[in-house]
Amino acid sequence: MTTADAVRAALARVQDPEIRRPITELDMVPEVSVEGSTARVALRLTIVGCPAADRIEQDVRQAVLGVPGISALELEVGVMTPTEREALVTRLRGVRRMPFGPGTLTRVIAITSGKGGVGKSTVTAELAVALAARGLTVGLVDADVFGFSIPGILGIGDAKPTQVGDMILPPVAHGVKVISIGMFVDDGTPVSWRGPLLHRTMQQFLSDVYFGDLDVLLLDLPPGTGDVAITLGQLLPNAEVVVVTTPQAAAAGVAERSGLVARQTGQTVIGVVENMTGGVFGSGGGDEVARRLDVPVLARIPLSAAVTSAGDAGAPLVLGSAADPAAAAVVALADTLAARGRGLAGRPLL
Ligand SMILES: Nc1ncnc2c1ncn2[C@@H]1O[C@H](COP(=O)(O)OP(=O)(O)OP(=O)(O)O)[C@@H](O)[C@H]1O
Repeated sequence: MTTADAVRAALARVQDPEIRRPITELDMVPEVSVEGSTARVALRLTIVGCPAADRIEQDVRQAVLGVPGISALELEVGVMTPTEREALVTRLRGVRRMPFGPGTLTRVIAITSGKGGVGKSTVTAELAVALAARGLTVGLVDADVFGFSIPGILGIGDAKPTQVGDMILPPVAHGVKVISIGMFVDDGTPVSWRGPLLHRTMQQFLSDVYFGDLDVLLLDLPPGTGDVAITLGQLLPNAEVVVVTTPQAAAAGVAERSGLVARQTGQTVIGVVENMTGGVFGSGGGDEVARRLDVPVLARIPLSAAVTSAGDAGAPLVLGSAADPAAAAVVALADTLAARGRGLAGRPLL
């Protein structure tokens, strides 16, 4: 390693105290050279009158003069051009911390199903409202890009998010902060986006939408094991996953697969919800999926005409008709999930 390399390595240990990243990664050090025992370093501060300037300068001096063979430092301090600053901001935005990724204090629960029409979105929306009614701060991401039905079920079908700068403020329905692709398409037609666009959209939903501090973030995934499930698996390996299925045994195989995909990404499948229990089309589906995934059945939500009318009216059943057996089952599910507490993610369940 040359002495100049050693100086660069020393500078890489100096952090910008505000941005909290090494100054070398922030393009703040455009030039380093060594002549004899004198180091020459150019330092570009992000803004004129940078409040951290003195501190950075001091840290740079200490780091450089600590390099063996260096006894003097010629430091040229300047300020980034607007173009350089813009490039830096863009780059920082790209690496902005995912607030709901590993290490988050928010419980992230993804709701998935093997196939469409099992009532996954309805269960997710009702569950979100039930959790909020318990006093929890709840966010809901409608990631079901092909059938974004959450806004309708929650009665905010026409709501549009407010944009402040590059921050998106989610509409609130019945105490739940909601964001949905449906809020970004005009004609309501199903979205036929492919992988990369979906990936970016999901990333944006999780980083640019300002949810604030949440106790629980629910995600309504599209049915099956497609791009969105895989993307969210990568972005949120810490998520817990609940698989919704109907009582029909025939649905068990596909429901199991969506649970297995989640597990492959490191997510923890915490249980199964059997929806539309008590109908004429069979029984045992929930138990079968739970057995295959080796997780408990967390709830059985009965088939109830009131569920459909509540969804159609945009008025959650758990608020309007709490005595309805389906509403009671959702409230019990909220209790069960809340009682499990945080910190199950990553831990194998017995
Ligand atoms: N427990 C229930 N009893 C009666 N009807 C129900 C029940 N759960 C859901 N439904 C109804 O079933 C239909 C499908 O529900 P929903 O849209 O939630 O399904 P989904 O699994 O999210 O479908 P997709 O993933 O295709 O959007 C809706 O009309 C909904 O009102």
